Amino acid sequence: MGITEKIAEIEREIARTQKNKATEYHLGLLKAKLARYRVMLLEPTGKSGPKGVGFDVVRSGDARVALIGFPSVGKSTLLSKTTGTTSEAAAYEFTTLTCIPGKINYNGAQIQLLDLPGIIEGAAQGKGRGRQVIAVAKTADLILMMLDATKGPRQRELLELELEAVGIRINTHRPNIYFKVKKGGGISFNATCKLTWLNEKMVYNILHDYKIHNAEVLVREDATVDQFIDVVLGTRKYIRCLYCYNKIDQISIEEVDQLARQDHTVVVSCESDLNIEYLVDQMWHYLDLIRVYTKPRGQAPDFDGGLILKRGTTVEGVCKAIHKSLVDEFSYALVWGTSTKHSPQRVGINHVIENEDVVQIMKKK
Ligand SMILES: Nc1nc2c(ncn2[C@@H]2O[C@H](COP(=O)(O)OP(=O)(O)OP(=O)(O)O)[C@@H](O)[C@H]2O)c(=O)[nH]1
Ligand SMILES: [K+]
Ligand SMILES: [Mg+2]
Repeated sequence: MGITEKIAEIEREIARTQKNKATEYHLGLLKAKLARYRVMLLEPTGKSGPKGVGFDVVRSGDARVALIGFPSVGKSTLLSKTTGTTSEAAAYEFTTLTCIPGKINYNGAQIQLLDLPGIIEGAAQGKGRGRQVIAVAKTADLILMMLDATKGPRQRELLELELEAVGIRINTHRPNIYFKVKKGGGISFNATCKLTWLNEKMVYNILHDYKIHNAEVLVREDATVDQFIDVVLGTRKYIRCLYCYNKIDQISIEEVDQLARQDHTVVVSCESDLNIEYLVDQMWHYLDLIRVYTKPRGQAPDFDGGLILKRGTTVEGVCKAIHKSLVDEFSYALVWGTSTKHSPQRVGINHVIENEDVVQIMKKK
């Protein structure tokens, strides 16, 4: 039996198994097996997997956004509209066959927007160019899921399932579970809160299925079985996702209003040029970037330039953004701005900086 059939079989078994106290451990095991097979499917061990010609686009700019959607929803039309690059758009499906990068300049940042082929149901199993498209999506800082406003909610559900199946977790955080494989000592299981779904036996069963017999597990939130499996696999990608409904020129105002009220959602019409600026603005917000100004010793801060960095970046990240070798030469930094109590404040390399901070790096003598 091939892996795809095994996956299908487990999915069928999960679907027909009633969820109750008596079956919860069995279901937990099935989920662990399913996750394991899916990983095998995505990372073929041989060299026979799809090569992905035209998909290895060099990363450039301050952040990367991947356009994911079914064929002919308007992905290429959006790329041509928002970047200086033209990507062929047409009324037939699969017009785009490779990854086409464009560049958006916004708020002084350069955002790399990637146009991709449309994906179809079963993409995670390798249908169409699904695997290559998904591999690119995993490298993105933000997924822009493009949807056709004239079609129903099913398209969005299907795409979410495809992303889920390949280990992408959208608009959620990494579960707060400490997990470490050990050389000996068996499995130690502890929790800092009341647990609804996990317990020692469940965790032991799942780890056993993964042939892990020595590990430390500390659960710090009321996590589900699926979340625990995510942590054990350790390869999940947590990426933010913005839903973009295109072609609103084709539906009524009432329908537009309803779509626009959904979470993480922007409605646009690429062809009629409706709401495109707002979409770019939302992309910027979802990327969660900050600007930091550097100040050379004895000079004014560089308010015209500055660095674009991810929120949560430390002084170490600032050093790396300036020059690789600066981390080794680092002595301390002076910081002016909202991340410090007084300005300037002397900080170490692990200090987390904030938007609009001014940073002066002092090298070792
Ligand atoms: N009515 C309407 N049509 C649009 C809009 N945006 C794009 N289209 C049309 O939708 C069709 C598909 O557009 P593409 O940009 O090629 O779509 P795609 O998602 O890149 O398609 P593939 O590359 O084949 O996956 C084209 O005929 C576009 O002219 C829009 O806002 N409104
Ligand atoms: K098309
Ligand atoms: Mg296209």
